[in-house]
Amino acid sequence: MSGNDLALWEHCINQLKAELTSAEFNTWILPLQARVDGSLLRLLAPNRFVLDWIRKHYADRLRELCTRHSQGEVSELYFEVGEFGAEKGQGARSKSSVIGSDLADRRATANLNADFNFETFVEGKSNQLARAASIQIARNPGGTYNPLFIYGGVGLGKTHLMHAVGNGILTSNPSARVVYLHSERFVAEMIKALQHNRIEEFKKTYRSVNALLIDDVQFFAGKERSQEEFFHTFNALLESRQQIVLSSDRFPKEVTGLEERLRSRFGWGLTVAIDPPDLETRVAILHCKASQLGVELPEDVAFFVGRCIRSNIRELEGALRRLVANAHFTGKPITLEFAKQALRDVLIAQDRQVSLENIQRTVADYYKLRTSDLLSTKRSRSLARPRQMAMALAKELTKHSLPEIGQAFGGRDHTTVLHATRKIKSLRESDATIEEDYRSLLRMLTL
Ligand SMILES: Nc1ncnc2c1ncn2[C@@H]1O[C@H](COP(=O)(O)OP(=O)(O)OP(=O)(O)O)[C@@H](O)[C@H]1O
Repeated sequence: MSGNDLALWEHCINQLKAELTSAEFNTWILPLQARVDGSLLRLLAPNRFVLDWIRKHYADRLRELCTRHSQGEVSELYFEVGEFGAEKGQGARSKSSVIGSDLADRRATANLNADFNFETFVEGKSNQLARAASIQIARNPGGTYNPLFIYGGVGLGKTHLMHAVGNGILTSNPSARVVYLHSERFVAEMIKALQHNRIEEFKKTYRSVNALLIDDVQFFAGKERSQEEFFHTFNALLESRQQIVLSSDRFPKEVTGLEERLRSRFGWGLTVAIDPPDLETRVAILHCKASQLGVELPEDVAFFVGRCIRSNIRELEGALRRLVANAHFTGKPITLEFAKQALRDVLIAQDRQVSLENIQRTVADYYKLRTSDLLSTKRSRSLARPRQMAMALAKELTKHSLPEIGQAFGGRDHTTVLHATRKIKSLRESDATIEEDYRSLLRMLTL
């Protein structure tokens, strides 16, 4: 199944979950396995009874959802009794256990949150590679990218993506053994196993999974016994071509307090960064989260909130929840004025974070210049580009107007600032170095 196929089935499941009672959903929809073959959605039911019921009651709705979501590409359904895992010889589950189990149970066992899937993950420049790699892995676990190492600042979607990988693997192969775990929990479980003389069982458990997803591996720092155990688990899984996905707040080589052999292994597969999202992505995420909350967010409010909260999606979400709760409480509509009022303390805190002086200093340091050079009237290219970069960042990261920014950059005109932001925007698309510089600076200023 490709990432799109996964997304298609996830979409159908999520939609039906909203439409059916949980008993109906758990009984009829969850036991199904799906796969897309060309324009055909193949659905496997665990037995004839479920199959007949699905055909009679849900086939039309499923076809409709598929057709709409795939924009007509997948428009036919095919039903049969069976199990994909069994076909591939992977999941030797008996039929009775198939009937008794469902995807929700499997997700719970794997510690996966069903809401963190690829459908609810908004794509942007800042997460494009990480998302693409994750989709690839969900489609082909244990394949080329092993381990996948996702790194990035706090609240930028690492955990969401890891869950999406786990959910994706389970959706296409419900018999896969997937485990998501925070590294601290791995440590705690190992200690408990040691205390209760069950370390052999612990080893066996983790070394027999098909996908192990460990979040925030920087917390392994300084915990030598856990690192040792994890090292062996890691090797065993890699040798048997099972998938490992790791996350951290920094690049593998920069995770301090880890043994060198572990650090270097973390970088063996594919390492991908998630950067702070740009304004457009923040706005798209806000719309996505708002629709999950059943709220329509006016465009000007989405842009306003997106401009205010720049570096952390968890905070962006928090602000949105607060807005929605406030509106609910007071019975008022969510207008721009309302949002300004409701979020005023968040704004004050954010304003304090990135000042124009801070941007100027950071950009000057980055390009090894003096701040006074950025503010001077000198127009050499070696100064003009960093100056434009600083202005563009000032526009992105502060709420100052164009004239105010111009003023702060040696009394320049607002059209100069406008030109700078446009220039940097187009250069970011055509020049990889500028894009890299911009992202690095954004990270430095917002983390
Ligand atoms: N691209 C995205 N689209 C939609 N939601 C997102 C996206 N990125 C992050 N989020 C949301 O932001 C919140 C925080 O994300 P997440 O917990 O995955 O961050 P994290 O990088 O793991 O943070 P931490 O370093 O604190 O563990 C979650 O609710 C997640 O759904």
